[in-house]
Amino acid sequence: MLFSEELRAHAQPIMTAIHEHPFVRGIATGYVPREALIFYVEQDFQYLSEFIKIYATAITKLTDRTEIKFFANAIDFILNSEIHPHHVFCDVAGVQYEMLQHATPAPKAYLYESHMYRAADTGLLLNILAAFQACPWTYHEIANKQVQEKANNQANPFKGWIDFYAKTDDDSQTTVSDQIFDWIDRLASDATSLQREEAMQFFLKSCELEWQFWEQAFYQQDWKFKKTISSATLKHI
Ligand SMILES: Cc1ncc(CO)c(N)n1
Repeated sequence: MLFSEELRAHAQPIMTAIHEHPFVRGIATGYVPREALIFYVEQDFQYLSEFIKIYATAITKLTDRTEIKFFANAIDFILNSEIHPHHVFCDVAGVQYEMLQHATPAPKAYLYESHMYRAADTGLLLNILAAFQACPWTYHEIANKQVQEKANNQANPFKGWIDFYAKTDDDSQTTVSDQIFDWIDRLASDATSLQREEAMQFFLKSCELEWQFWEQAFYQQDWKFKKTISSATLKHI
C-alpha cells in the first residue's frame, strides 16, 4: 500500500466529519449564516498570509528548481487566485473584503499555524508536505463531492467557491493535491518507518485542524479574553 493511501485511509473518519460539518453542508445547500462567513474570511485571510511564510521556509530546505517552483506557484496561488473564493463569501455576506483583512488568529487558527511551523522546524520536507497536504486535499474532496451532488448549480450563491476548489490543473488533469501525494510517496519510500509515523501524525492533526477551522468559524470561537489580550501594549514594560 502506498503511503499516501495509508494517509487517506487513516484520515477517513475526519474527512467524513468535514463533509458533514454544518458550515460545509451550508456551502452545498446555499445557506451559511453571515457571521460564520465573515469569521471564516477574517481567519482564512490571516491564516493564508501565514502559510505564505511557511512555504518560504520550505523553500529554504530545497535545492531542486522544480521543487522550488512548486512552492513558488503555491505562494502565487494564495496571493493571486485564492482571493476569489474569499470574494464569493464576502459577496454572499454583503461585506467588503478589505474590511476583513485585519484579524489576528483565533485559537484554532493559531494552533494550526503553530502546528505548521512545528512541521517546518523538523527540517524534513516529508513532514512539511504531510502537514500542508490536509489543506488542498480536504478542500478538493469537499468541492468534488459537492460537484457530484450538483450543488454547484446556478441557484447556489456558493457556486463560484465550489467550482474554484474542484478545478484540476488544466494541462495535466491532475490536481495539486495529487501531485503532493506523489511527492510524499517518493519521499516516504526513502524514509524510515519512524519518519513515516511522524509524517502521519502531522497529516492527521492537520486534517483535524481543518475540521476545527470550520467549527471555529461556524460558532465564531475566539479567545475568551480577547479584549484583554488585544488591548495589551508594551508601554508599561
Ligand atoms: C484553513 C484552510 N484550509 C485549506 C484551504 C484551501 O487552500 C484554505 N483556504 N483554508
